[in-house]
Amino acid sequence: MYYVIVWTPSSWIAHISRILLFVCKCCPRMSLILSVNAGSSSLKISLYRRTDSSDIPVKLILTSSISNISAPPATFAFNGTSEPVSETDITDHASAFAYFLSRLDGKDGENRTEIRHICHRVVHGGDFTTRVVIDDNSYNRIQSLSDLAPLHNGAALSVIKACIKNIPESTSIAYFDSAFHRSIPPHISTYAIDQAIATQRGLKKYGFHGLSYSFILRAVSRFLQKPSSSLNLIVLHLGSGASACAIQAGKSLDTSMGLTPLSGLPGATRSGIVDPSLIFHYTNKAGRMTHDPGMAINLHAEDILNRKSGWKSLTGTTDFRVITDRADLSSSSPATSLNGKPNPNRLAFDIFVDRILDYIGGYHLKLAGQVDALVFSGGIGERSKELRAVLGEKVKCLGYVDLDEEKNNNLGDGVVIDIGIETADGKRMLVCRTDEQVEMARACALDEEFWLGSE
Ligand SMILES: Nc1ncnc2c1ncn2[C@@H]1O[C@H](COP(=O)(O)OP(=O)(O)O)[C@@H](O)[C@H]1O
Ligand SMILES: CC(=O)OP(=O)(O)O
Ligand SMILES: [Mg+2]
Repeated sequence: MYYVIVWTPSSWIAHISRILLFVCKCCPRMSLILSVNAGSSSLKISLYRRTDSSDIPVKLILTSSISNISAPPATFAFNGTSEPVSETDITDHASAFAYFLSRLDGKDGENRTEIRHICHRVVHGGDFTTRVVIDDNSYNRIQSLSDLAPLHNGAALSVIKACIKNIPESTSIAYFDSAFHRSIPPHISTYAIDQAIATQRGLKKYGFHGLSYSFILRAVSRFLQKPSSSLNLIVLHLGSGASACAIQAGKSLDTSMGLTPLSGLPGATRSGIVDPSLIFHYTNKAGRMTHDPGMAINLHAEDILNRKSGWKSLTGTTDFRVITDRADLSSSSPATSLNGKPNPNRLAFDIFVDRILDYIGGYHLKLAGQVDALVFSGGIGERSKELRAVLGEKVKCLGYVDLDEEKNNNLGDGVVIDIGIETADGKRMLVCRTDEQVEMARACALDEEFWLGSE
């Protein structure tokens, strides 16, 4: 019996490229790390080269961000320069990533085959307490958590899928937002419900934005020259999704998001915390599931509170800068009017202030007043001098320093910026330009397991 091996040009090419990829994997030159951050309305991507320094383990090569994915048209930026995109080019996170890849290939010298590891921000990790390499098992576990992070996990998985298909020589690794909060003690993470059901179904507070909090903790520790293990902070991550975190001795003590990223503060399209009974009064079809495309998707409770609420429902825009510009903050009356009608932008702004104060006040007590700094971060926290000014005034009664108007208005460069007027004993007010991508890349670069054989 004879076997005839036919070397068609395409199988030959495939074979050679497989050998090349193997050589690449063992090659020290293949040291690029791609970090992908699938937020609810954005996709932020950064490319790094691993360095030999444990202090600065990665060097940024390029960065890209796609915003307004959930409120088209999206905006695409590559290395800080915005480029117009048509509404049909980017419709979701997968098409946003495809758009990025097409631009990456056009860039001189950097080729996707040099990417060794791809770090993916996955918001809900359930019981995962540390990063995990993507394989069938971990992919399925992340997928099974998608209902608990409806704006996030599915989007992240669509990008993971695209990476496996389009950058097959690299390893995809999931880094979880929820992992930072594993230190939250049971009396804070437990809901007062039947514990048999809670345990069986994993119904507890998980908390999110953990990659951001972890970055901020290290950055503030360096800035204040205090070990992170001795730092107590109240951190506000205010973006499309917004949350607060109480950090005690360098660990998450409490955070405002819960079982899902819906709880806590309102966001671009999210209601934040409401009376749990509200939904049954809002619609009598609250229990309908969305999975069947033929069903009334708009009426599903998750959909109403996650996608049809928040700033969008109150003001018609998800852009907090626009809301601030229209809020008429110079008027002292909260019920200030716009064309004779109550100003919905001012209402949205005041709601945000009110809910944030709930958490600052609560966390101040939980930390027994021992707070090193209040930290603003996220797209809104880093850019809204107006929100910082209002909050700064309100928290003065808790012993925070006065806000320095000039510093607050012009942050200048730097990762951490002190916006308070320094006093001997006042609690500090800081802004931190958070970076979830570098947080993942750094962890990946320092993880020896991922670089065996490359020294
Ligand atoms: N100057 C500004 N003032 C207030 N809000 C701003 C400003 N610039 C950007 N933002 C808001 O930041 C939010 C996006 O934050 P970001 O953290 O980047 O979002 P994501 O959650 O998608 O990662 C948007 O609501 C945007 O309107
Ligand atoms: C957890 C969360 O809400 O993330 P984002 O703000 O990126 O949507
Ligand atoms: Mg974000």
